[in-house]
Amino acid sequence: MDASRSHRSDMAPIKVAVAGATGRMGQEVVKLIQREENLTLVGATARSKVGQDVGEVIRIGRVEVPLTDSLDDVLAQGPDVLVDFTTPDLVYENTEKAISYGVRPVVGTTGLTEKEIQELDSRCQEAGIGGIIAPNFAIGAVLMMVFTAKAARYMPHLEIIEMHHDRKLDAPSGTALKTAELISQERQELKQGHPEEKETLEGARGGYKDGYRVHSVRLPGLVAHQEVLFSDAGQLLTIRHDSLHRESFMPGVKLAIEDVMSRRGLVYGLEKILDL
Ligand SMILES: NC(=O)C1=CN([C@@H]2O[C@H](COP(=O)(O)OP(=O)(O)OC[C@H]3O[C@@H](n4cnc5c(N)ncnc54)[C@H](OP(=O)(O)O)[C@@H]3O)[C@@H](O)[C@H]2O)C=CC1
Ligand SMILES: O=C(O)C1=N[C@H](C(=O)O)C[C@H](O)C1
Repeated sequence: MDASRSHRSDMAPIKVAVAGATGRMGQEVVKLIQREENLTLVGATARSKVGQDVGEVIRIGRVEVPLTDSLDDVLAQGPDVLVDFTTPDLVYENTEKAISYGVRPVVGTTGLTEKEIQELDSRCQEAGIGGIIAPNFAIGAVLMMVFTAKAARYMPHLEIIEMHHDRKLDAPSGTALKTAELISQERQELKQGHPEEKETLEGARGGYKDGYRVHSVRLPGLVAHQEVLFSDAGQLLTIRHDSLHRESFMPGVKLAIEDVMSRRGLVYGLEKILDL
């Protein structure tokens, strides 16, 4: 990363708002903001929580979080950055709204289409602010994707297998889609498998992308895992990443919050702000 882009420690703390603060990821982000001296929490949204009404102050870890279901109320408080970990059907509207308030979006929520990402980039450019959408903030996962793209150049026969917890709403994962995008930039389209192959159980061969297959596994107890299998005559290469805890995403979230403070326009993927 360009050092001149990073937020200096002698500057005022970055004011951060969190959309989806009661969620699995939102709670980790609140804890991150609490432990980092250069970040301060100015507001948080959620839908509701059993036994805790929206509009009240709730406790996440050691932090008291004033919670509302109105993103406008939070954005009107003038945060520098909105971190969004909500749901695929909310994320576009939330991000668009943040930009309209001049608040820099840091988006982890998956489900945005290529067209929506382009539109949000134009909106950031017009507003003269920075933003980032990253389908995976774990540095190890970003390396896994970048290494995968490199390997695909030399070993184009591959399949992606992503594995997540069973509360996940979208399949395939945002990480698998981003991996596929990076692979497609490096690998010529190639038909894999037998041309007369037939599925006798629908879905058995997974989803189809540029000639290869993407498989999604959902099981309780998993967090976020992906392996990419490559093969060539007589050899198999496996590139795998495991997030064992959601803390794994936090160094990347912090980096993104600091990065958007001095960027103009929106980037898609944490690899764009890492010096790889
Ligand atoms: N980029 C990355 O590195 C990562 C991305 N993700 C992605 O982040 C997203 C969130 O994941 P996760 O934290 O597991 O999800 P959760 O379901 O645990 O959290 C979702 C949050 O959104 C809130 N929410 C849901 N519906 C509404 C609504 N209608 N209005 C306002 N708030 C709402 C929930 O509030 P309430 O509690 O009140 O229901 C909750 O705070 C997913 O898209 C996931 O794929 C996940 C991990 C890493
Ligand atoms: O829902 C999740 O949990 C995750 N979502 C992201 C994705 O769809 O790739 C990132 C990570 O895999 C965890």
